[in-house]
Amino acid sequence: MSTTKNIPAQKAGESSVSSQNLLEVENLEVHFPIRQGIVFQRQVGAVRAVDGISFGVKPGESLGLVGESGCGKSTTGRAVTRLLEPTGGTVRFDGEDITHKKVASMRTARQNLQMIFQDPYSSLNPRHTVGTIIETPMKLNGINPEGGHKRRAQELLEIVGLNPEHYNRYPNEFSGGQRQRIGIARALALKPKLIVADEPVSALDVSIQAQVVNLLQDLQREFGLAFLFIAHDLAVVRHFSERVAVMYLGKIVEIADRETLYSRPQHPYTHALLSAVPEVDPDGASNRERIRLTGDVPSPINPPSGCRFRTRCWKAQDICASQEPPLVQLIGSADGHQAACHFPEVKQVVAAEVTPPAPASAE
Ligand SMILES: Nc1ncnc2c1ncn2[C@@H]1O[C@H](COP(=O)(O)OP(=O)(O)OP(=O)(O)O)[C@@H](O)[C@H]1O
Repeated sequence: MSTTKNIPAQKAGESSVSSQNLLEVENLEVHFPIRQGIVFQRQVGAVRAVDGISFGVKPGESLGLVGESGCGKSTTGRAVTRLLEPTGGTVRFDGEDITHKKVASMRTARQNLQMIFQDPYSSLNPRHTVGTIIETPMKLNGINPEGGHKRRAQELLEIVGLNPEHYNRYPNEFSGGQRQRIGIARALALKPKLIVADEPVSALDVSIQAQVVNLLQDLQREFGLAFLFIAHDLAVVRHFSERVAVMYLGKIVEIADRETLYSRPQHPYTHALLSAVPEVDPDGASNRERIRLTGDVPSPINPPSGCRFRTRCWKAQDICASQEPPLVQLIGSADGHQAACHFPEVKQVVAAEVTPPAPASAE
């Protein structure tokens, strides 16, 4: 029997969306049309990359968005920052509905909502100096800092742990970690309130990842920045984000504060993901049963009926194929802990201790 609380008026993710949020996303959809035909380019289907998700991010908070490759994390990040046009739903930032705003008419939101990209090699223009890269957003947005653009760019280089003397150098003169710092300096140039960080460390060497995560954490504390932190690595998200949302095939299947999610996950998919996180146990013993998911993630063009995870779920029953489980708070669960499952997990798992990355100096 399903243990979901009977909250009829509650929409998916509703309790995560409140008026105190800096970013509010409701029923967001991004469908990429599939066209056929040389002349008429008829639409014959759609990739339902993001298919009705809701969440909120409060000022100064970091919300982690995790899930396997292809589940729609990057598309969510791009739709939120308006690099992509949403197909449905709403995106509100700082009280303003920016869902379908033209870039030119959302200057304030653009300044306050910045993005850091995964690939520090392709996200910086190789023909521009570091100084130009950092100054350009300020100039485009008519920001004239005290002391001039150059001084501010050099200050920003220092803030992200780079040598201000490197102002005239080109991206190819920097390592991956240093380039990611340049991308972070560029994002900070407009003094944003929220940064969407799309896999900001996954392209970096493991030894460098901790340095960049620590830098982002310092910046979050110092400037009160909010983050939507997209990653497939649950250990990194646990270290960085106070709340975590788990995505599967275009849907959020579970959302909770990090302690709850990592110690008492309710969705079988979250369980499976967590079971793959290596434990650091003083005895060297593993308390966690490894769950191996079988089969591939189904196609987002034609997702399974009902619960999308049912084709890989060891608990699936008939109802899972006929009824989509709503994302709701379950009986006895912590406030704000929501899961979309007809047969949620109840047992507590021994949470993996993830050692915080050691403080490290810039490369
Ligand atoms: N422009 C596009 N046109 C068609 N399909 C797309 C487009 N961009 C993304 N997709 C598809 O949408 C789905 C979600 O992709 P997305 O990149 O958001 O996933 P992700 O969770 O960020 O994965 P990854 O970590 O591998 O980047 C995938 O099936 C992807 O192939």
